[in-house]
Amino acid sequence: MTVEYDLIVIGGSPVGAYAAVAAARLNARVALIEPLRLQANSLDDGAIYTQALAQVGHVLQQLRDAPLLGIHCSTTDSTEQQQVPSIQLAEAMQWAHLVVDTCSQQNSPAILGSLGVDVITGKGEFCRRPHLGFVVNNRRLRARAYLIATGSRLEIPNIDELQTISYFTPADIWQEKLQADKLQIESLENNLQPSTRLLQGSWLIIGGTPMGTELAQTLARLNCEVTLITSTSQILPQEDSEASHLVQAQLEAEGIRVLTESPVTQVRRIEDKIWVQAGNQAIETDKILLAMGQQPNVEGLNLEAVGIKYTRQGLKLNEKLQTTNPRIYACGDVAGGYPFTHIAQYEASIALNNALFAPLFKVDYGSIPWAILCAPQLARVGLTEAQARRRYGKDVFVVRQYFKTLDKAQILGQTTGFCKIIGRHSGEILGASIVGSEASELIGAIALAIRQKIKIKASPFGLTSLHTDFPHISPTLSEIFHKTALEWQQQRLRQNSILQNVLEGFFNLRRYWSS
Ligand SMILES: Cc1cc2nc3c(=O)[nH]c(=O)nc-3n(C[C@H](O)[C@H](O)[C@H](O)COP(=O)(O)OP(=O)(O)OC[C@H]3O[C@@H](n4cnc5c(N)ncnc54)[C@H](O)[C@@H]3O)c2cc1C
Ligand SMILES: NC(=O)c1ccc[n+]([C@@H]2O[C@H](COP(=O)([O-])OP(=O)(O)OC[C@H]3O[C@@H](n4cnc5c(N)ncnc54)[C@H](O)[C@@H]3O)[C@@H](O)[C@H]2O)c1
Repeated sequence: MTVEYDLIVIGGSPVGAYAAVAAARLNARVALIEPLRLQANSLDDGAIYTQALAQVGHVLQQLRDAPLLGIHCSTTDSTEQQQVPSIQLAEAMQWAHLVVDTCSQQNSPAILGSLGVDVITGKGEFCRRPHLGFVVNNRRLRARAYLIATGSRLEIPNIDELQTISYFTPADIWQEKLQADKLQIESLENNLQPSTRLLQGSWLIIGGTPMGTELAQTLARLNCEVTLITSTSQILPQEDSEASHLVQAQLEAEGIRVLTESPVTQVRRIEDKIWVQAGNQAIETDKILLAMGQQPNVEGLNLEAVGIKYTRQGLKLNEKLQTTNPRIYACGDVAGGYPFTHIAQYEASIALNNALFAPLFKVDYGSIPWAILCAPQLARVGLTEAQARRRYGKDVFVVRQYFKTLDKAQILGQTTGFCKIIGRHSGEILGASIVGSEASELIGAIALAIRQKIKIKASPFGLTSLHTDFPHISPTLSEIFHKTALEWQQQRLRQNSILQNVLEGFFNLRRYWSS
């Protein structure tokens, strides 16, 4: 019996659209199902909004730092006081809208349709009888394979009286209507724009997640008073502790109060303020942003009927990204893994090839980098030092170099940070953490080295085949690799007394014969 489609993709985010287009380009027949109207300028495109507004904060910070370089804004009055850069959030939002609009054009239904994707707007569910299918808008669609890409949403934590107050989440913080509701702007006599209100008063962010950390810095740079709270002993608990402590120090240097090991157990509205019990401290705030863990969007899909198992963290998948029903695959945040767009896209590619051809391809996260896009950025690939030591014991080396040793970092005035590479004594690279300017761009080089199994290895005279004899343009930030490899070479030499003696003897001899 024939089926209409080779693949049905459920969920029309940029990742779902990416999978659908990739399938259509291979001449597969593909449908993309999304409950919301796929449109340009969707505020749901949280990632681009958040980064666009982070860029506004970044430029504002550069303006504040400009006098260090001898750049001063001209003053308009005779008092010659230094002008403080200000922010018009409504205008900044307009600019962010424009960015999102342009970025999301490529996923418009018209473009997807022209590429051969059947875009279906509606919310549907799986059916088992008489055959496996997906019912949407009273139509029963059938495909050889299905890809679930329905994403995740914030898991509302169990905090006493949380439901009695209004709070923000990373996905809705910039939505103006919601802001107006949440800030209780009900009277017309209140002539402040919601956007302006958003930047007034204090913010308390619960959750040291990548999103919580990035938004803490953006809000602080947009002149808000910010407290970031986490129940763990460090923010970004999955990251190398040295790296996340450096990020924390930077946030604190910018005026953000960071409270670790302070689980929030209770919130309460008292008059126009919110009181929060965090650990043994009571804190007063105007607004709360919840930035904790996510839960998968699985409701209403009738997954149980088609044998798909899931937990509160996500769908149960094998390495080929098959759910417990082998014809149904999944990718992205619904799987509960690392919540990043490029990882979702990587998973979409693997799932797609398995679904369209044969289930042969497996995911390998060992060489996939990711980054927390605060300033300085924190980027990682592979294992942290702690993970490597747990797995390989003493067969682990660690080398690091600091951004302050780079001419380029000095020129940019961005000297905070380091590059830390973790490997085995055989020279195999296990992972790296980079904190610093453009870390998200730099990490790609190490990810490629891990993917291509390129080792940091030494010749008998201590010359590393990777990086020390591979010149980088100067001055650039990528010189950090050259310097880290030199550090590794030095470390090896210091540990090898035989080689040190041989070298000393060699040079003694050469000096003797030269005289
Ligand atoms: C505010 C914010 C900022 C972020 N910033 C970054 C960043 O800078 N870099 C980065 O890499 N990642 C970032 N992320 C994470 C990134 O957005 C996600 O990892 C990525 O979007 C995952 O894609 P997805 O398709 O799995 O899920 P989503 O993007 O959540 O998309 C799921 C889609 O499925 C649809 N859907 C839901 N239920 C159903 C259903 N029953 N049937 C059909 N369709 C359904 C939804 O409408 C949506 O279109 C950010 C996330 C947020 C919220
Ligand atoms: N760098 C990262 O954080 C990172 C990187 C890659 C993947 N992930 C993935 O992201 C997902 C989410 O993981 P997570 O650890 O960020 O989510 P989580 O819910 O476990 O924790 C989120 C943060 O919120 C804090 N928190 C939770 N409840 C709190 C409370 N009541 N009071 C104060 N703080 C509270 C935690 O201490 C933590 O800092 C996981 O699947 C994880 O594998 C995270």
